[in-house]
Amino acid sequence: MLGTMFRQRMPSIYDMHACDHDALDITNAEQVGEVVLRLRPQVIVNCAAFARVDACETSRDLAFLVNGEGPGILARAAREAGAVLVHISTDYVFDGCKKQPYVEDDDTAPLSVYGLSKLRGEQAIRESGLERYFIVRTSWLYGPGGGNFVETIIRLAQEREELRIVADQIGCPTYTRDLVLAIYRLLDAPRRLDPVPGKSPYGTYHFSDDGQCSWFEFAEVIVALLRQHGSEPAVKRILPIRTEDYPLPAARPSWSVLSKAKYRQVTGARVSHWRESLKDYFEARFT
Ligand SMILES: NC(=O)C1=CN([C@@H]2O[C@H](COP(=O)(O)OP(=O)(O)OC[C@H]3O[C@@H](n4cnc5c(N)ncnc54)[C@H](OP(=O)(O)O)[C@@H]3O)[C@@H](O)[C@H]2O)C=CC1
Ligand SMILES: Cc1cn([C@H]2C[C@H](O)[C@@H](COP(=O)(O)OP(=O)(O)O[C@H]3O[C@@H](C)C(=O)[C@@H](O)[C@H]3O)O2)c(=O)[nH]c1=O
Repeated sequence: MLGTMFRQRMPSIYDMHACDHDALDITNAEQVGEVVLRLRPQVIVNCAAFARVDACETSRDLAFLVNGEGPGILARAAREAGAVLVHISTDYVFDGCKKQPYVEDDDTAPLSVYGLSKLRGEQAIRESGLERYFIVRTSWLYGPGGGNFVETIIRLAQEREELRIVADQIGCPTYTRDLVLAIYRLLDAPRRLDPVPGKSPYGTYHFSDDGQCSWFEFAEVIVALLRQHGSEPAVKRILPIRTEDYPLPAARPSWSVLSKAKYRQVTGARVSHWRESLKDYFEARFT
């Protein structure tokens, strides 16, 4: 999903080479070395992951290989090539107990194999000896080109009269368009900040859209927008439920809003509210 948006939105000042899974397996060090040698990139953006949260519980080894080891392989290749690495991580590295926006230095405590494997990936990058990296933790992504909660709700609203959605998990949705733009702004930051002693812009950042909501509120707004765009979905009721009433293999944090203070400070950029961005997504999707 995120890779699709990079193809669509990365500014044309970048001469971009997109590699899909067939062209580049991030767990294959030899292949990664060959591709990096051939393309000689200045920046490597890793959108690859095993991101099916529940499937990670049963395919643990694959999760740790792709999400845990792959980023380390890319980081070592980036170090050898003198490239910057951008890596995407997740709010699911937190346990959700804080109930205040999480900052980059907060203690991590993943509740799921997915969250733990993504944390291992972050650690592999930090331990690789690569200095110029951005690890960008984000949350609740949606956009074109892949499965996500917005598309699931659009489908279910057309199939069912009643939706039951958890109302006790709070986070923040993020349109992939906004994340791509945020990454572009972070990549631009070194040009402005590098000469300031002791102010390296590289490191870990949090980025999501602004505001917060539960999955239930998110679903309500999705269905309202669906109606505004002329659809007459089958759904008549959306019921708020508790997490224990919707049992899944992987535990999710009950609170995972990310603080954007560091991102705002370094880039000076405004962050769109999730409601605004969701409207933009519907405009783009239905027109
Ligand atoms: N989706 C979300 O809500 C969130 C996602 N993230 C992170 O954002 C990033 C992008 O997520 P998203 O776009 O949703 O993920 P998707 O699942 O949509 O895409 C992941 C891509 O990675 C590919 N892939 C899997 N294994 C490998 C491998 N070994 N080598 C190369 N490619 C591989 C997949 O290919 P194939 O299908 O062929 O296996 C797929 O194309 C991930 O790092 C994810 O952890 C963070 C927060 C929220
Ligand atoms: C479809 C559906 C989901 N839910 C709940 C289940 C879950 O608690 C919550 C979210 O559902 P999903 O399983 O679609 O979302 P999930 O896969 O947990 O989404 C996560 O993906 C990974 C990749 C991330 O990194 C996270 O930031 C986050 O976006 O909504 C309902 O309550 N009712 C429903 O009908």
